[in-house]
Amino acid sequence: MFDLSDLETLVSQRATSGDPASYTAQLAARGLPKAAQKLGEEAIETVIAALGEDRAALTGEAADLLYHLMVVLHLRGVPLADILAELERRTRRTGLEEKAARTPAA
Ligand SMILES: N=c1c2ncn([C@@H]3O[C@H](COP(=O)(O)OP(=O)(O)OP(=O)(O)O)[C@@H](O)[C@H]3O)c2ncn1[C@@H]1O[C@H](COP(=O)(O)O)[C@@H](O)[C@H]1O
Repeated sequence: MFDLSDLETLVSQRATSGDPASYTAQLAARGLPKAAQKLGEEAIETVIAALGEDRAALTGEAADLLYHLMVVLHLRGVPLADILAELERRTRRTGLEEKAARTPAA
């Protein structure tokens, strides 16, 4: 089954392909600010879809969001493995414990 690791590999290959038919290559060539802007747009579109009734629309927007996140991570040189390692580290405590650890004591 296709997973985020496969998407990471695909994005990396297409971003450096130089293929004029590649959206990923075009977006990478426009640079990090443009890719980050697209990521923000897709995040907002995902929020809007999440608040609507259309499950297919949310699925599509979430896919756009994950794709654009992969492009930004590629451009910043942050591997998916680092994100997964951070998520694994967080499994050692609850979300509320994590939140408390981030919030300075008043
Ligand atoms: N998963 C995706 C994917 N998700 C979204 N997108 C593109 O992201 C864009 C987002 O749509 P928007 O309307 O917001 O943006 P736009 O107006 O088309 O583009 P901008 O001018 O704003 O940048 C669309 O053009 C989509 O085609 C993707 N493009 C590529 N992939 C994957 O990457 C692979 C390689 O694609 P290429 O790099 O194009 O070969 C594909 O086979 C897919 O697996």
